[in-house]
Amino acid sequence: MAWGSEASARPAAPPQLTAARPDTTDPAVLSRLTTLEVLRALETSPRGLDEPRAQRLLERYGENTPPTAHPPGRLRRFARSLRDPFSAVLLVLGVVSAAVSAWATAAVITVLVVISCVLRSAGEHRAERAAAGLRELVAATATVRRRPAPGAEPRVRELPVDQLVPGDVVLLGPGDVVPADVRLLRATGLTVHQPALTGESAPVTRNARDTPDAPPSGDLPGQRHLCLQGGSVATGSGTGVVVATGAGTFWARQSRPVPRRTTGGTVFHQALGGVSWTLIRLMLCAAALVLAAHTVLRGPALDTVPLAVAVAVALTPEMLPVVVNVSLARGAVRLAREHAVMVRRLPALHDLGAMEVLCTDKTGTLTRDRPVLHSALDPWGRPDPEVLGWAAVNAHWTLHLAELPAPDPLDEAILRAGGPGDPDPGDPCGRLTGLAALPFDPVRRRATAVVREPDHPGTHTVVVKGAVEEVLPCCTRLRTEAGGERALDEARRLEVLALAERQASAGLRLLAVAMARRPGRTVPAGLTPDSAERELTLLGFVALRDELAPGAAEALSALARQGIAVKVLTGDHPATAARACRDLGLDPGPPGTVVTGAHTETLDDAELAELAATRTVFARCTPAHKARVVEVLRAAGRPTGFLGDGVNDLPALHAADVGICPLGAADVTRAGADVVLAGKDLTAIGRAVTCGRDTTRNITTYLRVVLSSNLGNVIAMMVAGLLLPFLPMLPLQVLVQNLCFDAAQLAFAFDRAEPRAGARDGPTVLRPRAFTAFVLRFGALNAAADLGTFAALGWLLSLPSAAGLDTHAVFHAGWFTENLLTQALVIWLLRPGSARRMPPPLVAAVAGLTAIGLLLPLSPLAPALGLTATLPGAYYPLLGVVLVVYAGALGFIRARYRGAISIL
Ligand SMILES: Nc1ncnc2c1ncn2[C@@H]1O[C@H](COP(=O)(O)OP(=O)(O)OP(=O)(O)O)[C@@H](O)[C@H]1O
Ligand SMILES: [Mg+2]
Repeated sequence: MAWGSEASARPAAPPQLTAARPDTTDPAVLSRLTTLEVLRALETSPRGLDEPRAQRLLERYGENTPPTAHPPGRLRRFARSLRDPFSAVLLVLGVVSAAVSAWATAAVITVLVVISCVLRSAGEHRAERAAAGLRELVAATATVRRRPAPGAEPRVRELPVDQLVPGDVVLLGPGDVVPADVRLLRATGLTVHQPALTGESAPVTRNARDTPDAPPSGDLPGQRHLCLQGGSVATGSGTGVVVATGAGTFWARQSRPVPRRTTGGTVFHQALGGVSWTLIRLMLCAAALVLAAHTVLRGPALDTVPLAVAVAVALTPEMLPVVVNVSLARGAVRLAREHAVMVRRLPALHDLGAMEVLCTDKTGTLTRDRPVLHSALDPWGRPDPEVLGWAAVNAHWTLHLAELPAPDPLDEAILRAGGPGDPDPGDPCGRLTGLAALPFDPVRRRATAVVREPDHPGTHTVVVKGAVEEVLPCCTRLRTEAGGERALDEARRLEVLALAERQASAGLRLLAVAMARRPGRTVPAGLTPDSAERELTLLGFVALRDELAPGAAEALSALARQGIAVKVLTGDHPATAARACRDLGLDPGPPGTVVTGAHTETLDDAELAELAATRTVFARCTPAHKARVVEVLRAAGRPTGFLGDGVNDLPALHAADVGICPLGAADVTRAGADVVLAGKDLTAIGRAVTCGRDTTRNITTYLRVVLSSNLGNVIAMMVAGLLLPFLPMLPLQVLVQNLCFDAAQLAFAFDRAEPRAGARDGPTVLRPRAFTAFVLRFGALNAAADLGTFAALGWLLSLPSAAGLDTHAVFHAGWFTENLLTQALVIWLLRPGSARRMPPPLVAAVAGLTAIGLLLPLSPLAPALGLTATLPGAYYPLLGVVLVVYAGALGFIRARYRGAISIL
C-alpha cells in the first residue's frame, strides 16, 4: 500500500544491541524511555521487524493471545451453580428437613440439588466451549509493517492478532481493536476508547511523544503515548511499536481478563430473575398454606413440616436453569451451523426473540458501503472535474499523512475515480507536497489536508471535504460560474443546501469540497480544526452512489412480518437516508419527518422517547446520538436491538439489548457485538430472531408443563389433606416422583419448535404473567384428575374385597402411578405443535415416566418408598377412565385456547 511504502522512506533508527536490555513491559521502565530507546530495546525500527526474526520472537514470547481468566474448574463451576435462587431455596428446605430429623426428605433434596447442579455446570461448560469455538471464527487481525527478509523493503499486511510479537510495528485506524500494548511512533487525530482501562466512557486523545510525560503514579493507562490492549480506536490513526504481548500486557499483569461488554441487565436477566422470584414466592406460599391447614385441622404435628417442605420442593422448577442453558446453547449451535450466525453471548438469543425494535445503521449495513463516483459538481450544480481533483487531494493526503491502515470506502471511491491526488490533470505525477492532515471523524464529519502547491510558493493550501451541513458553515466564499470567487451570502447558502437536498433525495451520498490558500512556509504546527477549517471557499460537491446490500429489502420485510419495528439511525444526509429507506420498502414517513441528530439534542429523554416511538429515520447522527435513541427506546420498555458495522455504531451497539453486526464490520464492532452475521445475507437476522423465539418458547413450554402439573398436585394434596385422616402422599414419595419428572423435563431442552405457518408471530419474552392464567387453568384440571383418582381409590378400598389391604400404601401407590402417567400425558399433549411429531428425547421422557409410574409400585423398591405391591386389579381400568377423561379435557381446553398455547 502506498502510504506504507511512503512512510518507509523515512530514515529508520538502526537496530542496535544494548548491553542490558530494558524491560519494556515494566511500567516504570517504559515511562522513562524515549521512543528511540524503546526501539533499541526491542531491536526494531519504524520499518518493522523482518519475518525470520518475528518468527524467532514468536517462539520466544509465545502467541499474543488475550489473557483470559482461567476457565473455572469443575468444582468452581459446581459451586457457582449452587448460587442460583432455586438451589439456594432447596438447600434451605433440606436444612429444615434435617432439623426436624426427616432424613429421607433431606437426602432426596440433596440428591436433587446435586443432580441439578451437575447437569447445569456440565451444560454451561459445553455452552462455553461452543461459544469459545464461535469466537475463534470471528477472531481479529492486526495491520503490521514487516519486511519479508532482513534487507527487504517493508510491506504492510494483515496478521492474525495472536502472531504479533514485541517489536512489531502496527498501524491503527478507526474501528481497530488495539491488539497489544503499543508505544506510539506517530499519531494523527488519534482518540482511543478505553472505558475499561481508565473508567472514562469518552474516547481519550493519544499522541506520539519522543519523551514521555512524567506520570505521577506510573499509571500506564493514563499515558498519552501508549495504546493498551483492550482499547479501540475511535478516530484518527496511529503507528506504534508493540512493547508487550500476551501475558506481558498491562491487562494480563493485572491478572484480569480483557473486559468484555457487561452482560447484566438485559431483557433476559430481568425476565429470568422475575420468573424465578415469582415461582419462589408461590412455592413459599404453598408450603405455608399446607403447614397452616394441617395444623388447624390436626393440631401442631412435626410430621407436617416434611410434607410442607416436599410441597415446596415439588413446586420448584429446579431444572429451569439447566433447561434454559441447554436450550440457548443448542439454539446458538444450530444458528451457527445452519445460518452462519454467531451468538457470542448466549442470553442474547433470548433477547433476539424478545426484540421489539431493531435500530439499524444505513451505510455498510443496509447499503454495501462500496460507493462509486456519480458526479462532481460546482456549487451551481454543473459538472466540474476539478472538484473531484481536490477531493482526491484531500483523500490522498489524509490517508498518507494519517497513515490510516485502510482507506475509508468514500475515500477509496474518490481516489479510484480521481487519480493520484492532483487537481491538475496535465501533471498527474504529484507536484503537491502533503504537510498535515486531520482525518475524518464521525462527530466533525469532515476531513482536512494541508498541502503545498509549487505554483503558490509561500502558501499553504487547506482542502476540506465532508458532509455539506458541516463544510458549509466553514465557508465564507464560493466558486463562481466563471471560475472566480464571490462571497457566500445567506441566499446562496440556501441555494447550495437546496441543491444538496435534491442530490441526496436521488439517493446520492454527497460530500462538499472546499479550500483556502493561506500564507505560510512551514508545516503548520498543532493543526486544529478551528485553525484550519475556516474562511474556506466552496468548490462544489462530489456525489457518490452506493448500492443496497444484498437481501436488505427482504430482511426488512421479514422483520416487519415478525412484528419488529425497524428504525434507521445514520450519520448520512436525511434525504439520502429517506431515499434508501424507500428503495428498501421501508416507509420513512412523510417529507420532513426525518429526525436529525442535532434536533434530538433539543429534546429531553421523555420527548425523545415519544418521537422515537413514531419516527423511522434518524439522520446526521453522531455515535452518541445513535446510542441515546437506543437508550430511550429501551427505557420505554421496548427490547431494542442495534445492527451496525462501523466504529460510529459502537456506543449504540453497547447500549442495546442485543448488538448485531454484519459481515465486514470493523474489528471493534465485531468484538463488541453479541451476534455476528458471518454470511453475506442480511435475511439471517430474521432467522436468528425466529431461533431466539423458538428457544424462549421451549423454555416457556417447559415452565407451563411443569408448573401446571406441579400446581395440580399441590392443590390435590391440600384438598386430600383436608378430607383424609392420613397424609395423602408421603414427603419421600412427593420427592421421588418430582425427581422422575425433573429427569423427564430435561427433554424440553431438545424440543424443536415447529414452523408456525400462518400463526401470529411476535416478540417472545419470558414473563411470569404470560403463563399464570395458563398454569392456573391446567393446574385445576390436573387437580381434578387427581381428585377423580382419590374417589376411585376410596371407592375401591371401601369394597369388601379390599379388606386386609394396607389402605395408606394402596392409596399412595395408586396416586403415585396416576401422577406419573398424568405428567407423561401433559408432556405429550401440552407441547405446542403436533403430538405425533415429537422429537426422540421427548418420546423417551413420556415412555420413561409411564414405565416408572406403572412398574415402580410393583418393584422390590416399592416397600422402601411406602408403596404397596398389591394394588387391586380393578384400579387399572378405573385409572384408564380417569386418564382418558383427563386427556379429552386437555385436548378440549388446548383446542379452545389454541392461541394461549402456541403464543406466549
Ligand atoms: N472520508 C470522509 N471524508 C469526508 N467526509 C466523510 C468521510 N466519510 C464520511 N463523511 C461524511 O460524514 C458523514 C457521516 O459519516 P458517518 O461515517 O458517521 O456515517 P455514514 O457512513 O454516512 O452512515 P452510517 O451511520 O449509516 O454508517 C457522511 O455522510 C459523509 O457526509
Ligand atoms: Mg455504517
